[in-house]
Amino acid sequence: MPRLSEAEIAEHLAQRPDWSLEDNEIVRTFRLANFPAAIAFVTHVAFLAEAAGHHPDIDIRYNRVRIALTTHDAGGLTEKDFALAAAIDEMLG
Ligand SMILES: C[C@H](O)[C@H](O)[C@H]1CNC2=NC(N)=NC(=O)C2=N1
Repeated sequence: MPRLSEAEIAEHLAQRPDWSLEDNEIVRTFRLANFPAAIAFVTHVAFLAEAAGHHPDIDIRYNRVRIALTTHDAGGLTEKDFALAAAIDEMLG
């Protein structure tokens, strides 16, 4: 899976307004109702990730969940990252 060019990253980011670029990652922070809701959300993300064979870095702090996506094997962003970001966004409706 090839790394995306800067232009390709910019195109994808335009489709994913809730995600921001931080170095070689795309990041979104979600605020849930409380800690159990945050854990439930992460469980849903885990199933999406497992289905995709692509796994985010996840940071849970009480009711906030920070999801960071990058493709470690490629050393940067690939289509896989934006596909998983889209799946997470769609899961939320
Ligand atoms: C063998 C296995 O498919 C790879 O190690 C996958 C698993 N999940 C992964 N997830 C992420 N985020 N980056 C990877 O490079 C990656 N590689």
